[in-house]
Amino acid sequence: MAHKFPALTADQKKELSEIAQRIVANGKGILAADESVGTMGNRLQRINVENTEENRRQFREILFTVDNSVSQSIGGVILFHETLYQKDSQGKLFRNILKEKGIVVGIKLDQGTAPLAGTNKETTIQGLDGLSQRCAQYKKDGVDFGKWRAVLRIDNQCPSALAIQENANALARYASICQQNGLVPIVEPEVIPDGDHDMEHCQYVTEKVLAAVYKALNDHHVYLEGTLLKPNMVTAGHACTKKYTPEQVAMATVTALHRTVPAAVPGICFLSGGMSEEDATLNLNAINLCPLPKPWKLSFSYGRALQASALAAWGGKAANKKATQEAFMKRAVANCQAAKGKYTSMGSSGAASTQSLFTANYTY
Ligand SMILES: O=P(O)(O)OC[C@@]1(O)O[C@H](CO)[C@@H](O)[C@@H]1O
Repeated sequence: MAHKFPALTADQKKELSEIAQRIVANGKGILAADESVGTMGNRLQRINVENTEENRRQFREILFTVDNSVSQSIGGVILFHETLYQKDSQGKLFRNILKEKGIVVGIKLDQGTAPLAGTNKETTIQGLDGLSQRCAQYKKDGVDFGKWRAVLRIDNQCPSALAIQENANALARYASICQQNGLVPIVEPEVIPDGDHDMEHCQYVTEKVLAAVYKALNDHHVYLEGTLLKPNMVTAGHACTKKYTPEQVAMATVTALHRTVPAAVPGICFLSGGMSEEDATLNLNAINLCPLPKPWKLSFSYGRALQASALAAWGGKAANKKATQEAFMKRAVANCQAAKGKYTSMGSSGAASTQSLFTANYTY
């Protein structure tokens, strides 16, 4: 069939693929600092800090004003709407601080889950209405990529065919709208780790979900070279009694990706999904060492696994700025090494880094 109605011009495609490649160049990954107000509240509660706009701003100021060398490890930062318009204590917009470091600014675009009636507590994601206008405004405000997280659960009759189709279609529609507005879409279909299923079952489900997502992206004429994928790693459910090594996780993960994700996709940036900081780094390292074909950059887009030690070091006190920045930088550098398959565990890297960050039945 002739390609009569191209979705994007050659210039638009060039811009999108350049943005995507910049984010994942040379082992770089993404800091997911896009926690909504509620999710940030959960993070702050763990360190007994009140969830106020000023406390959220202060923590993020500490992260974003870290030494410029962070840009060797972090290619992009995802912000929440509130943070995009916040400033540091000298009155400088966070987004300008990031851009001056050469970091690409992104924004969370989904607006949370809504129930799919008649299913076993499954959900779809809201935020498509008015999305094009929001994207256009964000582009004017210096944003170059977006993020949309869909949630799939493994349980009795889950994920259902309906949940897989509906979320794949919403992700594809979002991706198309982003690209029309010059934003690289990060496509995030997260199979969450709640449950006692084994790793093999997670692999089966992850393959089904990713296959549906790439079919939908193709149906919606999404330009894959101008996208990034943010998937879960293939792991056992959190309550599974069987334990797997990073090499086993890596083999299952790369096998699932190899079967479902086209080579045209420039980068796959994993979410950390409640793994400890150290596990997230060790698994990413093993993934990059996995002896299977890997046509994409395999990197990170971690929220909890980049910020847990930093949050613990901060504890809500400005005086802890240096320790907070050191903790953050340590994880950023470790994950950059892992994205090149060159990480060697630092052993005693602090209690916070080996602590599980999983919360059961967590609503984001
Ligand atoms: O799983 P992680 O690495 O902590 O976070 C992954 C993530 O997609 O989920 C969070 C909740 O939506 C977001 O803040 C973040 O971008």
